[in-house]
Amino acid sequence: MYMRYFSRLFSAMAGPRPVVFSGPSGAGKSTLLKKLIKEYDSVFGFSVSHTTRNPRPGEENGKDYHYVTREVMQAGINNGKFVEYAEFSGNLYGTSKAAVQDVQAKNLICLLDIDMQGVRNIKKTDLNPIYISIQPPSMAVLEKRLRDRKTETEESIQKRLKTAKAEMEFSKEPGVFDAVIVNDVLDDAYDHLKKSLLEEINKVKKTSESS
Ligand SMILES: Nc1ncnc2c1ncn2[C@@H]1O[C@H](COP(=O)(O)OP(=O)(O)OP(=O)(O)O)[C@@H](O)[C@H]1O
Ligand SMILES: Nc1nc2c(ncn2[C@@H]2O[C@H](COP(=O)(O)O)[C@@H](O)[C@H]2O)c(=O)[nH]1
Repeated sequence: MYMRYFSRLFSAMAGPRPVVFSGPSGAGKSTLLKKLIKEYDSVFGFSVSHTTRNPRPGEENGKDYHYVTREVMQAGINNGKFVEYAEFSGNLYGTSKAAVQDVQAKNLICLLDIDMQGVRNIKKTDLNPIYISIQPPSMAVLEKRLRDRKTETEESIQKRLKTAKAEMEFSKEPGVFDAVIVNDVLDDAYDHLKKSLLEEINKVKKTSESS
């Protein structure tokens, strides 16, 4: 009982509650998350994950992801460096403890972009985030967005669409997500997102004003 009390106290001291974004690949998680950081750069910080996938054109090492080999990633996993990790579409992805701590040390709300396996695993930790599911309006729209993004091979698109069905079902499980946002019209989805996080945004703003 005392252990649980102290670990909760410690996570409260570590800074504001993180926010987990999850949902099918192509639903618009990064798009919404980047808008949030752009509008509130003194409130939110991004948890930079590690991945074994190759960078896409325009992506930057250390900003979008830490791009590593499977050997390096596996060694980090074995050494307990990750809060969570998962295999997704043939590659490893993971949130390092350092990635979360870097953001929390700045007293910012830490934003995590993770798949449904990551959500299940984060739920076993003391992180205590707010869980937001970003969903596409339909499978057809999702497929179009993935194709139009022009970042995936046909094989990768097929793998992502197959996983998307499970991610869409997962969002309907009671009690998993604090908010489920359908990203149809971007501005509407963004407004919904901001409303869902308003209380936390105001808390951080108040803290930074008084310090
Ligand atoms: N509301 C929207 N309307 C139209 N296009 C959108 C909308 N939201 C995002 N997009 C576009 O859809 C594509 C997928 O969005 P994004 O990359 O943000 O998805 P994601 O969920 O982060 O995907 P992944 O999990 O693969 O990283 C992008 O090209 C983006 O510009
Ligand atoms: N469990 C984790 N999932 C992650 C992490 N970082 C990203 N992701 C998820 O992977 C897919 C694919 O991402 P992409 O950039 O290759 O399109 C997407 O659903 C992300 O949410 C992580 O650290 N852990």
